[in-house]
Amino acid sequence: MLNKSIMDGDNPDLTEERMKGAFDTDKMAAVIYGSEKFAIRRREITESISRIPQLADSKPFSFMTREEKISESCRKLSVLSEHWNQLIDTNNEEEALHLYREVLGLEGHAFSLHETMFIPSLVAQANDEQQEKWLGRAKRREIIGCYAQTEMGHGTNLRALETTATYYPSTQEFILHTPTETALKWWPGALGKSSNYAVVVADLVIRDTHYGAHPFMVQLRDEKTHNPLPGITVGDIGPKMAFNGADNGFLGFNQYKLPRDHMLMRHSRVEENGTYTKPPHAKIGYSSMVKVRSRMAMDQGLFMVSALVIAVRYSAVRRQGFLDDKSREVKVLDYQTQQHRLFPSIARAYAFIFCGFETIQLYDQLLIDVKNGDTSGMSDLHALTSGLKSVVTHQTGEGIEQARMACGGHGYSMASYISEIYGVAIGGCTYEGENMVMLLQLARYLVKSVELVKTGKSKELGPMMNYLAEPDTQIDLTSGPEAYVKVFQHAARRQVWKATDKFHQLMESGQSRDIAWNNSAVELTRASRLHTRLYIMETFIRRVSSISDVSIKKVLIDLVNVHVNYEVLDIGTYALEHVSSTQLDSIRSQLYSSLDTLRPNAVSLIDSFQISDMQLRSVLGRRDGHVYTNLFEWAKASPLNQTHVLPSVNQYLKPMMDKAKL
Ligand SMILES: CCCCCCC/C=C/C(=O)SCCNC(=O)CCNC(=O)[C@H](O)C(C)(C)COP(=O)(O)OP(=O)(O)OC[C@H]1O[C@@H](n2cnc3c(N)ncnc32)[C@H](O)[C@@H]1OP(=O)(O)O
Ligand SMILES: Cc1cc2nc3c(=O)[nH]c(=O)nc-3n(C[C@H](O)[C@H](O)[C@H](O)COP(=O)(O)OP(=O)(O)OC[C@H]3O[C@@H](n4cnc5c(N)ncnc54)[C@H](O)[C@@H]3O)c2cc1C
Repeated sequence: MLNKSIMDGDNPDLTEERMKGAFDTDKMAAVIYGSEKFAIRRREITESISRIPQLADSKPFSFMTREEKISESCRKLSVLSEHWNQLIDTNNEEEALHLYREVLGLEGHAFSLHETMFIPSLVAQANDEQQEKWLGRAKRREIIGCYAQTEMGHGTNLRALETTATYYPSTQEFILHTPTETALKWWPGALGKSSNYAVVVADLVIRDTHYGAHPFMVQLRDEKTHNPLPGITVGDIGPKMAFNGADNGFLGFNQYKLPRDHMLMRHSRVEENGTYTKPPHAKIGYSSMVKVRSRMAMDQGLFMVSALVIAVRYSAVRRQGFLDDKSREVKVLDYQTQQHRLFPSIARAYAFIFCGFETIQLYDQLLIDVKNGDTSGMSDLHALTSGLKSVVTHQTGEGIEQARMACGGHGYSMASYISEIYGVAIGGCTYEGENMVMLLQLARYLVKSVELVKTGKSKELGPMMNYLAEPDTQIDLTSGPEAYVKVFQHAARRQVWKATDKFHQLMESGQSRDIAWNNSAVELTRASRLHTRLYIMETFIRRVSSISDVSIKKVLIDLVNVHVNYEVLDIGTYALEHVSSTQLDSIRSQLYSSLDTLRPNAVSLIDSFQISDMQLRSVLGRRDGHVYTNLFEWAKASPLNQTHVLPSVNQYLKPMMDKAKL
């Protein structure tokens, strides 16, 4: 049996799909998750969790209030703490993240920021003595931490953060202070109620000189009572579009004293007498953001996959309308429009995950380089991850919304859980730098690259930038996926140069640099998107070419074909400057035939992600495919259905109707 999800008693329509799969889903999982070893570990962890009954949801998540969600995740975390060492290798970040996803889902929990930003900040920003003091405690979860940077009045513009950390040599202390309402920290995840420590980013002030944003290790709450310490105002910012299992918080300081050695001092230092040593790179303090951005292609790919698992399985079970055979309605997955709605997103999800592996490795390497004093890779990775987080979050949002619509009415029900996945995923368009702003960060790098080419310094171009110096060439679309890469290279190159020229011309016409930049910004963001999409396509093709297993490679080539045809058509207005409309017509035909080719493997392609029902939290997308029975059972569990007559009916509706009868 090639599809390892097949089980007796499942919906026969889904079993039929799984039987059609032409490749081994365990082998595909090994490709998706980077190694056979990790794919096996994932399954083992999932299996071990299923043997701990206290880790099961106490009731369907969609029927819980916010308070119940937070309490439920804390309950499960306390159960997990009893089993931690048996379940995972605690030093393995990927195993820990898998465990969290399985047990706690995606709506956030007390440790969300502890693992993703608090510990990484200590790893990257604390010096050896500070790590000695705090890192072990954090890793053992003796303390819970978060990352408090954004303020009510400023998130994007870090240079305008208002919270101050003023150093006094006489006491060898910093005084943390929130001078205005807008300076309140606002948004940090797990700050509101859970964390007792935070890495706080504040403007360092020494003898009236402002040195800008620096990270500080700050205790917020008493370790015994969990009450806020004197001088600290902290609480929850209220319900959000999604992520309501997380207590995003606010935080204010009233002349709060902090010992000198609580400034994280791996890269910049303040001596006892107040002498300041600047870091080897001005933006090295921003590394925690780069760390999260480097994970986002992977995380977003997995969000999109969750929605696609639901939509593809459901589409294989849902029958509506007729094609050839008028005796039985067809699976909606057989409609070309349905395939066009879902399959390009499957391709993007695979591509994002492959990119994610690359950027995670690049960050890990950068961390080693920086530790050894080499900061030269920082700009390249900042540019790459800024563009990538922006493109993947936007496209993931689009893909999830298509998946929801692909499930018709049931997609709109919380039973599908897709709206929750959507809400969580599109948070990524905003957090870790609003997408437009981050596209403009990449654009700065692209403009500088064109300037290098213009001044004859092409040899100094960073990775992935050589195409900017190359001339346009004839594109032979019959030569395979590489031809589509060429189309993207042509389109990205032209747009990057065009936007740069516009920026330069506006400056030459007398506009200041900032005004000229703003007046070129839409064109610049377009350049960044094209450049990033080129990177995604190249990475996808490169990864697939490296695969040796024949059956896996074959289906992934089918997926690449869907991807390249769809992507080129999607940038049709740019592509038309490099290929003819007749060529675009032929790409369109190839896209339709590639959808057709992929169709038999669609269910196996999404099953390969091996996302458990527990993690998926979707009634519609369950592995067994018994959609209608599961849906009815779920609706019956609604709190509204626990009585025949609601108190509000007796109190308001009945008296109103009775009155109308008089
Ligand atoms: C799975 C679910 C988990 C959910 C977790 C969600 C957790 C969310 C957490 C958060 O959101 S934390 C808060 C995140 N906040 C941000 O991302 C803020 C975004 N803003 C910025 O990063 C910066 O303000 C800015 C936009 C980069 C601008 O910074 P700044 O004003 O200091 O820069 P400039 O002086 O304009 O200089 C730009 C210059 O600096 C280079 N640069 C910027 N950042 C970096 C970096 N990280 N590494 C290397 N270089 C950097 C940039 O390339 C420019 O270079 P030049 O063009 O001048 O050479
Ligand atoms: C779910 C979630 C979790 C979060 N978790 C954390 C956390 O753990 N810790 C933390 O510190 N923060 C956190 N944040 C805050 C987040 O990092 C910020 O909201 C984000 O960086 C955007 O900043 P902003 O809110 O100031 O947006 P703004 O910058 O005010 O954006 C508003 C608009 O202005 C535009 N804009 C702003 N500046 C420019 C510019 N220079 N050029 C062009 N356009 C511009 C933007 O594109 C956007 O359209 C979280 C946010 C969310 C939604």
